[in-house]
Amino acid sequence: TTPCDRPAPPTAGLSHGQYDKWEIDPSELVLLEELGAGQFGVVRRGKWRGRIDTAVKMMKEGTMSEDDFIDEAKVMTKLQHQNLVQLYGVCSKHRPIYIVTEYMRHGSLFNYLRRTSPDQLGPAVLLDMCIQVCKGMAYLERHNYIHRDLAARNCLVGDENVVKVADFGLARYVLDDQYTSSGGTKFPIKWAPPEVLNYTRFSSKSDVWAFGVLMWEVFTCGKVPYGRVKNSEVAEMVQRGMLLEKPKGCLNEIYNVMRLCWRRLPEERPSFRALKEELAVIANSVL
Ligand SMILES: CN1CCN(C(=O)c2ccc(Nc3nc(-c4cccc(NC(=O)c5ccc(C(C)(C)C)cc5)c4)cn4ccnc34)cc2)CC1
Repeated sequence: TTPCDRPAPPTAGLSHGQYDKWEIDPSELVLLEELGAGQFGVVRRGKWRGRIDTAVKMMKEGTMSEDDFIDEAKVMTKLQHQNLVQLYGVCSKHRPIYIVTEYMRHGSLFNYLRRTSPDQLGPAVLLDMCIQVCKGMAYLERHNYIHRDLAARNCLVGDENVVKVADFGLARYVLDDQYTSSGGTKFPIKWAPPEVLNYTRFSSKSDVWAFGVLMWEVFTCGKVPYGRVKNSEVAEMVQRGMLLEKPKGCLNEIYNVMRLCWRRLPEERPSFRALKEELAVIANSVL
């Protein structure tokens, strides 16, 4: 039950007996146009209870460990922050299962950066986008929740350049070992620090490394890190201490923050909490 002093989470009121709070009744969901396809299959826009815009991931069979995910969904629905894409719930009484989240109208940050003209994305806007991602990640860090695949492709854009972090923690349930093992073709090598490349040791500090790469993606308006260099070569370069170059037109103060995120030792990287303060100082002073 929801204590009356706390605003009921969007998933509240679902307990009509046959449904748990994080379970969504598919009869209350109308599926609309396709938004794209990802690691798990098709994603469509949906209307929940006639009025709530949602994004519905329809999980292709065999792509994720469903029971483990459904267990975790309870925890994920409790993670609520203005810079996290809210998980409303799951439809798990049928196959494929649906993951239902809030809808973000402008799609992934990666595509938004590449398709929006540079004059609309001045340094102040770009820095604000990084600060929003940092706030969402600082919330996850406070809740000891590791993302494991933070990148511009896994952040989403709403109206007025609102940016939210999506799919936090979902990587743990992917069954495709091309994605899960660091030697696999789909493993996000270009966002991984040395301790993940060598020992797949994920932590909030490995998310911080990925955040540094996300900042580079933002300030290059959606360039691919290390260009067309193959994943195996990037792993080599990162091990040797080679770092991404300063994006054209990027302030030194901002590039220095990226460098802090790419410290070889995880304990030498700042927390998201510290990064949030650092970025706020830059936003207030130089921009
Ligand atoms: C003017 N433009 C026209 C084109 N356009 C769109 O078509 C467009 C508009 C809105 C979109 N919104 C969303 N799109 C998605 C979406 C769409 C396709 C694929 C995916 N992602 C996935 O399927 C996915 C992501 C990550 C992962 C792992 C576990 C590996 C981390 C696995 C699977 C998400 C999720 N959303 C959650 C909230 N809002 C959205 C997506 C696309 C953007 C606007």
